[in-house]
Order: sequence, then C-alpha cells, then structure tokens
Amino acid sequence: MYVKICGLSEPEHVAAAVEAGADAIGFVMTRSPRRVTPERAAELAALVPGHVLTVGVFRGEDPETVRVAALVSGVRAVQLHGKHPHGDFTALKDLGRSLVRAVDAAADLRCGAFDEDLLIVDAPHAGSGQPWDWAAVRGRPSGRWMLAGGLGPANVAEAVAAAAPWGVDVSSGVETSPGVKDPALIAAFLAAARP
Ligand SMILES: O=C(O)c1ccccc1N[C@@H]1O[C@H](COP(=O)(O)O)[C@@H](O)[C@H]1O
Repeated sequence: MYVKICGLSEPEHVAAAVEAGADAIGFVMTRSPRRVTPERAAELAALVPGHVLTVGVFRGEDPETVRVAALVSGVRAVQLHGKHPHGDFTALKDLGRSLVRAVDAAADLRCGAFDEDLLIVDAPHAGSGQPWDWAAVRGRPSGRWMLAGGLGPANVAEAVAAAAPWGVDVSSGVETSPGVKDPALIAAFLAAARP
C-alpha cells in the first residue's frame, strides 16, 4: 500500500513521516491552513531521503506559477488538485516532474487520461477531513490511484477495504488541529494502512 502524508510544514513532522515509512510527502503551496512558501518547501524537501517522493500541491494556480514554485522548492512531483484542464498538465510535461491529478469521484477516473503519472480520488472539498462514500468508487478508477478524503488511523483500513485503492493520501486525519501534524498519528496511520 503506497502512502502519502500531505500538508507537512515542520521538520520534525517530515522526519516522523519518513521514519514511519511514508512513500510520499506533500507540501501544500496553495491557499490552505497548511500552506508553505516554495522556499519553506525547499528547506523541508532537503530533509527527505531520495526514496521518498516529494510532492508540491497546487489548486487553481496557472501552470507558470506552478512551474516556478516547483523549481524553487525542488519537489519531484506536482499535484494539481481540482478542476485543472488537460492543458495545464500538457503545459507542465516538460518540467521533468511526475504529475499527479487529484479530483473528486465525478471526474474522469482513468489514471493517465490527462497524461498524469498518478491519480488521487478525493472528497469534493479537498483537505477538509470529511469522510465520504469511498465504496462508491470501487472498481471505477484505473491505473495507479490513491484514495483521499477524511482518512485517519481509525478508518483507513475500512476505507481500503471499501474502495480497493493502490494507495492512500492523508492530511487532516494526522493532525491535532488544522495544519498541526502529530507524529504519533502519522505513525498510527502508516501502521493501520499497512496491517
Ligand atoms: O491539505 C490541504 O489543505 C489541501 C488544500 C488544497 C488542495 C489539496 C489539499 N490537500 C489534499 O487533500 C487531500 C487530503 O484531505 P484530508 O484532509 O485528509 O481529508 C489530499 O489529497 C491532500 O493532498
């Protein structure tokens, strides 16, 4: 089970996610309580070993803004969250970063349909921590796709059983309050996602 821990903003929480065995770590560079500047993301990304994917998360920014932020931060993947058109992915293809498309269940759920490398199927309101009907997408996405939206240590096993994703992605569910990660919850999430 591939696991991404998203919305990190402190070095100790990056260390906790790496130590717990995360496959990917996300830095939110768009409007959010978890927002970090590209310069801060660069400091945090420098702490991440090469086997862990660093992901810059964006929503609604134009491709040029995303490109600059990705280059400044040095993240190895770019996640475009929400209603980004296919052209935004095409415009970023030459960036040389993995592309991640994050959408809700009403979108095209074929990984690769927008030339992306990874797909995330999320709740309608990203980063809200609200669980949704994970079972409704079972069998619909194709390719390498992660389930997100309202996951946490207590329900990730249930969500995986319901939707059968390739991976899982979490932000709110490993926090004590919006934007404040908890190392114990991060470790508990990894353990529960990979029983
Ligand atoms: O985490 C955010 O604040 C965020 C803001 C804008 C776009 C995406 C965001 N995060 C993504 O939301 C899901 C996790 O949601 P949850 O908090 O666990 O319910 C995940 O895909 C994050 O990358």
